[in-house]
Amino acid sequence: MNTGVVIVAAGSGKRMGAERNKVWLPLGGEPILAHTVRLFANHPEIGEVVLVVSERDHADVLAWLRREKLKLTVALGGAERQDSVRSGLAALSPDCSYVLVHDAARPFVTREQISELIRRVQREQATIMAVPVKDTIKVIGANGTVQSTPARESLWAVQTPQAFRVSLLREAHQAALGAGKTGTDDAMLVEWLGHPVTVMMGSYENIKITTPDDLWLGEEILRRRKGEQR
Ligand SMILES: Nc1ccn([C@@H]2O[C@H](COP(=O)(O)OP(=O)(O)OP(=O)(O)O)[C@@H](O)[C@H]2O)c(=O)n1
Ligand SMILES: C[C@](O)(CO)[C@H](O)COP(=O)(O)O
Repeated sequence: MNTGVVIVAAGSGKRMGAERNKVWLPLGGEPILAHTVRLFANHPEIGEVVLVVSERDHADVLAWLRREKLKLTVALGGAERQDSVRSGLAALSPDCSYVLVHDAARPFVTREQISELIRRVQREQATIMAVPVKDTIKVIGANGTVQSTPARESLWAVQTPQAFRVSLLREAHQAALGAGKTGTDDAMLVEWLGHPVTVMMGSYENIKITTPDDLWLGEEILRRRKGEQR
């Protein structure tokens, strides 16, 4: 039973304020993309890697993969993250039964978490990583005032990778496309089918590098991990 990963890297990175897609920004001296791709490409339980990139980055990514001697499938992304994932799913080989969908902008997921997620998805069909929120969350209205305060006990911040049976995720993407609906993660699309999605404890270190402050936090995580390996 082959398990693949779709790594989405076709975003713009506008919240980072950088000229170029943020996945090229250096983290510990190499591009963010390098950390994320290597983790999955070297994982013994991942049978195939599909990297989804923008047209703008396509040539640079191919050149970078050649330099790194990495052989993986490259697909072209779309305007929304959901379009990029759909393109990645289409590029998976027919013998791929399970897929992990992962943001290139999350370089700190661990090998062990990937293994645990693969074990769980084979039982549960749709499993995501998440952590309980630490802050009190409020719903703020358009006029800038507080509308409500949801009970914190039931609020979790969702991460990637998110793991699915391939046929289920393809069905969810087709249904969302047909209905003209856009979700901010893949689990939402599966939830819309009425299919249960289970949750595995993630980690607070599995940050998405989104704004400049995430970059220095990322450097700190990397430095500490390197220190632990010594
Ligand atoms: N059309 C898109 C939009 C996003 N992504 C990917 O989805 C992940 C999560 O998105 P986000 O952090 O929002 O990345 P960006 O779109 O790059 O950032 P921003 O929202 O600041 O523009 C990233 O790895 C990004 O490359 C993608 O492949 N295709
Ligand atoms: C999928 C995700 O990383 C889960 O937290 C997140 O929803 C991606 O959102 P973005 O707006 O594309 O960064």
